[in-house]
Amino acid sequence: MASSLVSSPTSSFLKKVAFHKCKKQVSKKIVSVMAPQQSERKTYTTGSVKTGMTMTEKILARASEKQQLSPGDNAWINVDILMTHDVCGPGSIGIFKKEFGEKAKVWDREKIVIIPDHYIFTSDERANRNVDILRDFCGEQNIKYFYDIKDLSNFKANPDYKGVCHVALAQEGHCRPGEVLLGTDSHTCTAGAFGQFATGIGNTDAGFVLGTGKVLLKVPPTLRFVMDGEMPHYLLAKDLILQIIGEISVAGATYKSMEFVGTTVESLNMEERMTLCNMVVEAGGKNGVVPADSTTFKYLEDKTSVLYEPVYSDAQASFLSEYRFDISKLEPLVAKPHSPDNRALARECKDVKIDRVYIGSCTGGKTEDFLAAAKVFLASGKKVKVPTFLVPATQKVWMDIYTLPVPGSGGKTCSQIFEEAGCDTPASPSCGACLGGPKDTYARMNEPKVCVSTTNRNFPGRMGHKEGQIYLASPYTAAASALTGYKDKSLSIVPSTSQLSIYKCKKPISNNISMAMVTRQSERKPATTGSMKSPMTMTEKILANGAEKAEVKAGDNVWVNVDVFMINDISGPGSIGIFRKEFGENAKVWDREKVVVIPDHYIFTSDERANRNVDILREFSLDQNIKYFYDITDLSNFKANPDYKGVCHIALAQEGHCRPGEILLGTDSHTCTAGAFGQFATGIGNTEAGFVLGTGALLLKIIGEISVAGATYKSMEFVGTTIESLNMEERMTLCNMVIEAGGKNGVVAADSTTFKYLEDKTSVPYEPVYSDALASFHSEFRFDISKLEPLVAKPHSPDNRALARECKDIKIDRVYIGSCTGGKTQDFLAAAKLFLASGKKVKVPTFLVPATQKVWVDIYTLIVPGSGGKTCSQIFEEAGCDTPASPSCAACMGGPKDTYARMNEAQASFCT
Ligand SMILES: CC(C)[C@H](C(=O)O)[C@@H](O)C(=O)O
Repeated sequence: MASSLVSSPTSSFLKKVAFHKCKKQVSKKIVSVMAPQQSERKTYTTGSVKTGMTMTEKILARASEKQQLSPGDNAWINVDILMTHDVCGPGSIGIFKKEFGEKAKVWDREKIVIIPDHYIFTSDERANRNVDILRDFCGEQNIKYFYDIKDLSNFKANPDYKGVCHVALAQEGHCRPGEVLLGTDSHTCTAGAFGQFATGIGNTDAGFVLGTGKVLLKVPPTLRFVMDGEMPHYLLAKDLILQIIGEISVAGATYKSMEFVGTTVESLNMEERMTLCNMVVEAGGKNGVVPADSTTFKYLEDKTSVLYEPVYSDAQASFLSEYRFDISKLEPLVAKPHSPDNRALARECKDVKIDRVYIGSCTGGKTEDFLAAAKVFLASGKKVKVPTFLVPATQKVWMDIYTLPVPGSGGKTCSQIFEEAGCDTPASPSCGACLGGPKDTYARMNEPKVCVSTTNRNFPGRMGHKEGQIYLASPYTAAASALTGYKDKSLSIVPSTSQLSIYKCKKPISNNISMAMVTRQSERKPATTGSMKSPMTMTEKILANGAEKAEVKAGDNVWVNVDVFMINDISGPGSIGIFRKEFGENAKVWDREKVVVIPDHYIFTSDERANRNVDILREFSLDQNIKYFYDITDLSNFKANPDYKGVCHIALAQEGHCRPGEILLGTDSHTCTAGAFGQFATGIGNTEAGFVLGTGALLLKIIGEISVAGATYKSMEFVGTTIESLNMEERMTLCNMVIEAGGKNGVVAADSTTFKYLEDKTSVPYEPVYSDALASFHSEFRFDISKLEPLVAKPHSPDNRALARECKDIKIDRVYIGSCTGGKTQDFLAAAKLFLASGKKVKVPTFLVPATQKVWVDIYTLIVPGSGGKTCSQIFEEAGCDTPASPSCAACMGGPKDTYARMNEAQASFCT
């Protein structure tokens, strides 16, 4: 029977069932421009075929003379180009001399590029001295590419001088597809625009590279950003990267490669691709990369005679995550003070009073950036209302500003248009005030001003004054901001959009960047330690207590004492086997009162191996005199088994084994469910389980930043008024699925709801712990739940999120309500309320599998509120659902062939 659950039935289902109706008008999309994140791709199977690799993996494999490299591998990489500048060059040279000797020669004088660019047009003696050190070194080493500056009073008198290193590297042909380019600057990632591996390194590494041409690198996993759709004429690459950073946060890509693909990316010119890659470091990215194509080859034509060989990601390459964007829906963005991920729509900032505009830097001081700004000024015909500083990145950009005619201007150059608009005269090319610089740096923010800037960072003090406020924006937005009319002496960042045709949005656009995700806070800095004990998160505190230590910090490995240890029929026999092998056939478990044995997975089946597993648990529990063994002996009638519970995670809670502040481990990944009680709860493997059975202790790495998928090896702490309003079972649902994001554990602070739930369930004294106010969190995500709509995760991944109503055309064959996630009493009450409100019959087989005996009993006895005394079971019967089954994990994970409600045919099912 194939019917469409969410189609016409469901639209009407949403309309007619008042109970389920969304109160407010909500945005049409989950994320207006972010298409659903694709599921993590599974690693391509190795075998006789070579494993698929991403571009980054391939470039590094080739540079390390290896056939194959995977994320996490460490490899010695042969470097094609090493770049250094006036800020880090002297330090790197110092290390090179110290390690290789005063007279040592660099590994290859033609592969080192030295570019003074940061603190150039200043009378600061130490800054000038740095350039002298570079000069001495280049002379001594006969470095082929040294872009020197001698006469600081007139940059034009220095034919060798270029300006901002990242732009100069490209213009001088040092960026080539497939190569490895390293630089002592975090924005070295810019060169990824050329389809190469480019990243910033520290002075110590650079000193080593100077001597050897090699570096030891860990291969990063790759995040893939697919950007499709025609780019609206008011957008620039800066908006794309601000969107991405806003979405994934400043830590979102830590030690990851960011690969940019899609039709939008293909349509970008080289400078725009450079903008995209330039800011990957602002998301923590190791490198950014755009596949080389005809645009790349054309750009390179007159720039290099070095042969290069582009590489591309294999079709079977494994990406950590894939993000898809429909760029046609994007609006101009800014990053508000004081973090590059503090994303907002430009027009949301219309009441921000600004004092100045800055167009420059490796991010926004390229020829295309000035052309973009000039187009806005030209279209407006007006004058800027605030000082507008223009700092070309390089001499070439400066020259372009003075010579290239701006399209549609009747032959005017940028410089003419800027003059007519009342901007400051373009300054000498350098990094300028992007990073503050010495006091006399042109356009440095020496007072606390508010600046709209095309640069890359907006941390406090970045452009000079620590109270300055920097709004990062595209050259369009920056120029438009400069023109915006004063209103009560205030200046809005974005002009009334009708003012500038270039800036006008063609289509109606959604109001929100993200519907439910209102902001994503920047990574919090670790609180300073001192004589004080370090502030800790809940998880850290629980583990510190468990390890009998005053404090622990992320990354520490500590032995923790386990409070409760749970095994079930799937992994219990394996764990028992290991325990016996390691501790001896006659060994006793460390504490018979702390081990909880719960058969729950494959119970109501005639499968012999499944039944045998339960027998093993029974023999073991008897032999060890395990206090909490929830046995099932009569498989034909679960009610005849008073000890039997059902799904372990729910049983653990119902039987009072979940207690605030404790450490609960289990041989099941959903053991994290118990985090709902404000405890540390996580799943472990059989080997560790065997060890825990024998010792009650486990070596754990304190949750820290270990990269990989969304929350891999991270603790997920849930707080906020919405969470406080949830009952215990709902909190359990929340914690239950942290493992689906790769989380190590989930945790909800214990409160009166927790204590009340526990009242009649345990007499064990427990001591809740809470995160310190100053605890350091890896990231903080904020949600306005009032804006959320019902969601589903479509096949075949729990992160394949969609609005339920977006699936209205999906034909479904069945519905399944059950499991440790959605088979609790509250889950059945919720379903019953819906059936009750509708009064209709189900259109597809609807299977109900209570998690435990207690849930089963609740279904048959608890009165559904507002039903005039009906139980869930009555309502389910009236709605035509299947009779509630025996409690167990059942078909949640398939199970033996005869498992109730197992999907034995290819069907589409909605499951809880
Ligand atoms: C000076 C240099 C080390 C620094 C960097 O690496 O990023 C600078 O270029 C910056 O933009 O902050």
